Amino acid sequence: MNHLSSVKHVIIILSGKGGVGKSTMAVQITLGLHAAGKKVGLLDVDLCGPSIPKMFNLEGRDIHQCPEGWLPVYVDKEQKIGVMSIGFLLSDLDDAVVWRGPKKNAMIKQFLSDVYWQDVDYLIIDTPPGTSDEHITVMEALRAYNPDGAILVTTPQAVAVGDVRRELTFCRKTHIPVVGIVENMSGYVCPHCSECTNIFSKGGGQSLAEQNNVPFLGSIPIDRHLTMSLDTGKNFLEENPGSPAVEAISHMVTRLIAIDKDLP
Ligand SMILES: Nc1ncnc2c1ncn2[C@@H]1O[C@H](COP(=O)(O)OP(=O)(O)OP(=O)(O)O)[C@@H](O)[C@H]1O
Ligand code: SF4
Repeated sequence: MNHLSSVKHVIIILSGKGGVGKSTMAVQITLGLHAAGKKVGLLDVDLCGPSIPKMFNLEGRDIHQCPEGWLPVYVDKEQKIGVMSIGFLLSDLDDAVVWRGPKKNAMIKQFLSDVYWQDVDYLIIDTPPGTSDEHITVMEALRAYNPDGAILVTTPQAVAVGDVRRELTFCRKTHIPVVGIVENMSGYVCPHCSECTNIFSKGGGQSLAEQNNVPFLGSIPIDRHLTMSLDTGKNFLEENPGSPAVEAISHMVTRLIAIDKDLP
C-alpha cells in the first residue's frame, strides 16, 4: 500500500554536510506550515543521528501499529503534526546506527511505504547529510514517491567553500527538483536587544540561488532562543513572536507555500 499517495506535497530537506541546521529547519518548516493551517507529517530518515524526537520532546515514545501500518507519533492533541523517526525504534539514542547501505535503504523504504499519514497536506522528510553514492540511493528511493523537490539548507561558510554547488549538482544527478535554498546561521541575534549582527559574510546563498535560477527562501539568523526551544521541545514560533528569526522562518514558509502552489 502506498500511503504517500494521499499526501499532497512531499518536501525533502537536504544538506551537503552535518551540523548546518537541517533538522532544525525541518522542524521549523513543520511548525510554520502547521501555523499556516496545514496538516503536516515529519519523517526523519536521518539514520545516523535522529534528532527530531528530542526537538519535539517526544523521546522514548513507542510506535503503534494499526491495520493500515505504523501510526505517526502526534505532537498535538488535534493530530495536525505527526512525526516518524528511526529514533523511536532505538532503545538508546546514543546507539550509533552503523547499519550498512542495504539495511539502511530497506529501513528507509519501509518508512516511506508503511507509515499511515492519513491525508497530510505536507510531508517533510529530513535526510542524512551528505552527497555520497549512498545518499544517491536514498534519493532514488525518495524519487519514486514523486516529491515536489528538495530544500537545500546551507550556512554562509558552506556557501563560501562551494558545498551548495555540490548539493545542486547532487539534485541534478538524482533528478530531484530544487524547491529552494535556505541560508541558516546567517548572522546572530543579540539576546539583549534583538539586533542581528552578521558574523560571516551574508548574501552568498541568495546570489548562488539567483545564479542557478532556483528560489531563495531566506536567511535564518542564529538565535539562542531557537537552540533552547529545540533542547526542550518547545514551539519556537509560538514562544517568540516578532523575533527576527521567527519573522525569517515565517517568511520562508510563506514563500514555500507560494512556490508549491505553482508546481504542477
Ligand atoms: N538558526 C539557529 N539558531 C540557533 N541554533 C541553531 C540554529 N540552527 C541550528 N541550530 C543548532 O545547531 C545544532 C545543529 O543543528 P541540527 O541538528 O539541526 O543540524 P543538522 O544539519 O540537522 O545536523 P545533522 O545533519 O548532523 O543531524 C543544534 O543544536 C541546533 O539547535
Ligand atoms: S547588539 Fe546591542 S545589546 Fe547586544 S551586545 Fe551588542 S550592544 Fe549589547
